[in-house]
Amino acid sequence: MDQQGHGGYDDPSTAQPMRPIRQPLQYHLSAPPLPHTSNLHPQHMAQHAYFMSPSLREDLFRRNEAINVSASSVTDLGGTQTRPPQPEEAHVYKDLVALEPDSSGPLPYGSRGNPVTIGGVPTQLLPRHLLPIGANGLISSMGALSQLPISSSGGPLAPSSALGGYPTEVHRATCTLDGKTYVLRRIVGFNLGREKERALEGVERWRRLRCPGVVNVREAFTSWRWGEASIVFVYDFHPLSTTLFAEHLLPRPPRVDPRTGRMQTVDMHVPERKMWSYLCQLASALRQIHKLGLAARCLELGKVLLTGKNRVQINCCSVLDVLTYDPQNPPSAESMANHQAEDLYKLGVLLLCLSSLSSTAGNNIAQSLDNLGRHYSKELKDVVTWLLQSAQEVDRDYGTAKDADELLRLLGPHLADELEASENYSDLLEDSLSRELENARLVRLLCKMGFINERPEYDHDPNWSSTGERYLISLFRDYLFHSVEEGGSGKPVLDLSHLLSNLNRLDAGSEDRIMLTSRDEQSCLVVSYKEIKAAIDSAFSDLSRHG
Ligand SMILES: Nc1ncnc2c1ncn2[C@@H]1O[C@H](COP(=O)(O)OP(=O)(O)OP(=O)(O)O)[C@@H](O)[C@H]1O
Repeated sequence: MDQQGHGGYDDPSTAQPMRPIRQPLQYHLSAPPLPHTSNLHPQHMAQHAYFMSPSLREDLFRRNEAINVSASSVTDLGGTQTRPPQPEEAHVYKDLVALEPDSSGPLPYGSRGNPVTIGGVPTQLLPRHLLPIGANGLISSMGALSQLPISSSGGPLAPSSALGGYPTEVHRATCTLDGKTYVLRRIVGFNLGREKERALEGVERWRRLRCPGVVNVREAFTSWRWGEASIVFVYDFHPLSTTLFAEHLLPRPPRVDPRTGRMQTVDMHVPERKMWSYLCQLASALRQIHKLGLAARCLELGKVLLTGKNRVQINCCSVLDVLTYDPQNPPSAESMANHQAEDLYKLGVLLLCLSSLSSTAGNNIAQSLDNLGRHYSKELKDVVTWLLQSAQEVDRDYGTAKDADELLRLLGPHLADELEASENYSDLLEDSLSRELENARLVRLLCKMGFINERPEYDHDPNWSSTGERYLISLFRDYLFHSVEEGGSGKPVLDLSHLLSNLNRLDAGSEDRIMLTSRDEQSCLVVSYKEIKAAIDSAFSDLSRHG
């Protein structure tokens, strides 16, 4: 089997060819972790300077893998296939893969496309009562699970409170028009009807919103592909994302303390810095949404996605606008203002839920605020109180309006912290990107040399004979790849930094000179990188002319 696990085998009991079993990438092989920077051997130093950090590499690999993982791999990993067949395509989308857990089989995959993990433990290894089926809470027993209606993807249909109580299904799918991966959110059994078709115009307005704090809405369409009336909303797919609910409210199994070797419960407390960061990001997103005359309407822990390191985005925008559309009473400026005020209130409740690690914290505001005051600063408590107050109370207490602009003014210094953190992170990413940029250049150079060297048609070309002008290219190739240790041991030199620094000097056409020795050690040439570069360029352009 190859490294990516694309190999397959036959089951001896049935002699039936089995589907290839997909193995996770062996990240440690593709990106060996380097020693700590301060201990780096000079040879590793060059390596370190040319490649992005192993953790970032692994993160990006995993995300790509989550995009590419196929429906068959999902069932393979779970063991028995329990999901009823999905429609193969819907509208212009194909290869549908359910992103929600299956009620009866092992819970295979989350949106991450990898086995769902809670606190790093694959959900297959956790008791079922600890598994999420929705943002509203945990279903605590198999009995409760079996009472829920079953979706076409085989999972229980938990009505989503954030989406007006309508049951929804979430699928990952590939668009046949642009080949990109999207998320299809199907509102099960919802018949929009002809008289409400204008509701879909609202989705067009969301399409125009480009905001880093909102999961992009692509389109919405009605469909009978699932054998019943449905409406499907299409969003950008964020591989490896999870919801704030899953991240902070799902209990995590105890972990082994590496120092004592004892099992320890995991501290779920959300640090204050993180609370401010979420608050700043969501407040800026609301400001953008409200500026466009829209309202998020679904701001709950289960509908805020954590899409990257500390990066939050509001999910499921536009759904409620369509589902609650009333042709007799179309949305007005007044109804929108109410929804916008509600967004701010819901943001306050969301913070209360995070602070008390309970999805029902909004049921007893006074007690939850009290609790928040005990664990967080007065400043944070004041902002949350502001969010939970009515517009009249804010006017009375602060003499200001209660809207998203005013909220951003309140957040002032914390927005600056957020900006700083985001700039630091973007510097870090840019640095990693520039390292890999160098590598692309070196790969091109290696490809060029690969095209030139050892071509059979050059076998009798006098230019490549030991007296010819291109002979130095093959000597240089030997110098790069086939050097052996001095002293007659014959041990091959596998020094990546030797290769990288020589290729760089070659690419730059440096005047530095090196000595190239023939394999029989009977002749040697002292040449500059500039001369070798010129020889390679000329050989390559000769080759291109004949190509
Ligand atoms: N745009 C997206 N990109 C990637 N994953 C997504 C996206 N939208 C949803 N998901 C994932 O799909 C899964 C189900 O999403 P959903 O919004 O239904 O959450 P939920 O926890 O089931 O909430 P609820 O009970 O309110 O329906 C979650 O794991 C979520 O991370």
